[in-house]
Amino acid sequence: MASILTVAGLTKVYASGFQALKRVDLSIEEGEIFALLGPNGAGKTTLISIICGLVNPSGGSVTVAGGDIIRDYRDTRSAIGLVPQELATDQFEKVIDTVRFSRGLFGKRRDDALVEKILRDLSLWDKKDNRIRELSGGMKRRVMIAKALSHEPRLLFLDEPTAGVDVELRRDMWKLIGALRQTGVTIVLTTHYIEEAEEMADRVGVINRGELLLVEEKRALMKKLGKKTLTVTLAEPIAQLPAELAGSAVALKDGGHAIEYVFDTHADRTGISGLLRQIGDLGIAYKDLDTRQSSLEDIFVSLVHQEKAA
Ligand SMILES: Nc1ncnc2c1ncn2[C@@H]1O[C@H](COP(=O)(O)OP(=O)(O)OP(=O)(O)O)[C@@H](O)[C@H]1O
Repeated sequence: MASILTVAGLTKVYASGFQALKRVDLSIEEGEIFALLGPNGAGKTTLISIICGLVNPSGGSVTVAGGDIIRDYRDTRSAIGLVPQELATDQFEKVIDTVRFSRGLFGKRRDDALVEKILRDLSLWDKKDNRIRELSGGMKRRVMIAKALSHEPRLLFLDEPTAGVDVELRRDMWKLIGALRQTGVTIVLTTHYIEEAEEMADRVGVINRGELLLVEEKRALMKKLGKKTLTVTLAEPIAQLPAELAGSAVALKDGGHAIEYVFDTHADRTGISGLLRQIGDLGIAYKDLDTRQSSLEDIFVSLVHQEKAA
């Protein structure tokens, strides 16, 4: 497959002296859904903003649909649709007008059939004459997508499409993004949510503190990320972890009040029953058990740790 986006050695140092991107290399294939995962402040918006020509890069290059984003700005920008995090539209405008207007901004001639198709695909057709401010939050987000699609971009950026959205709407949004892909548009979305990447993406990139830590096929990454932590809260604290339990996945926590065990949710045997049996055999009493999914933060910590160790 051909690349629709190539980012090479991209660096950004803001006027404040803060380095938001550190030599980022990334290639996006035409037709894929790529999820960029990262915590707050990782540099996701900065990266998208540079690609869309909203922020100047400090070094490196970006090519979109074969053109350089600085030299061929008009062509590359019109190949891109951007759905920002924030609602950026006139609240008093009618849905259909704001979508037509967005298309006009790219110098494209009016195309009522296309606008109708976009609004129908996004289940907004019956709201076409409503003013934006009369819509629900989920509908407003869909209007932002309609605007971004109005000039027929080949590459669509969705900056945190489901931030602050309830579970049901999130699922609707995932369905919608899946349907958009069927139309042939390449999609890059940023997210804090692992489930979102898991549900949608073909490939996932993890960014932290301006560094792209890895880019991988989703399946391979999910295997790595599919970890849970079991916390065994002890009835009485212990001074140290008995040698019988010592292993990379077991640790004494909370001043000796808890034993933590990290296990692979995809493995046939998690090792939990064996661990609990061992704890029982050692005469250690426990009063509570709790499991939690590894958070994105845990994953970053372990990724950064691996990076440093390598
Ligand atoms: N104009 C600016 N001047 C100085 N620093 C900035 C500017 N814009 C962003 N930053 C800093 O660059 C870093 C990356 O910000 P960015 O918005 O790209 O992160 P993000 O990954 O999109 O985060 P979030 O998930 O919170 O949206 C942050 O530390 C931010 O404070």
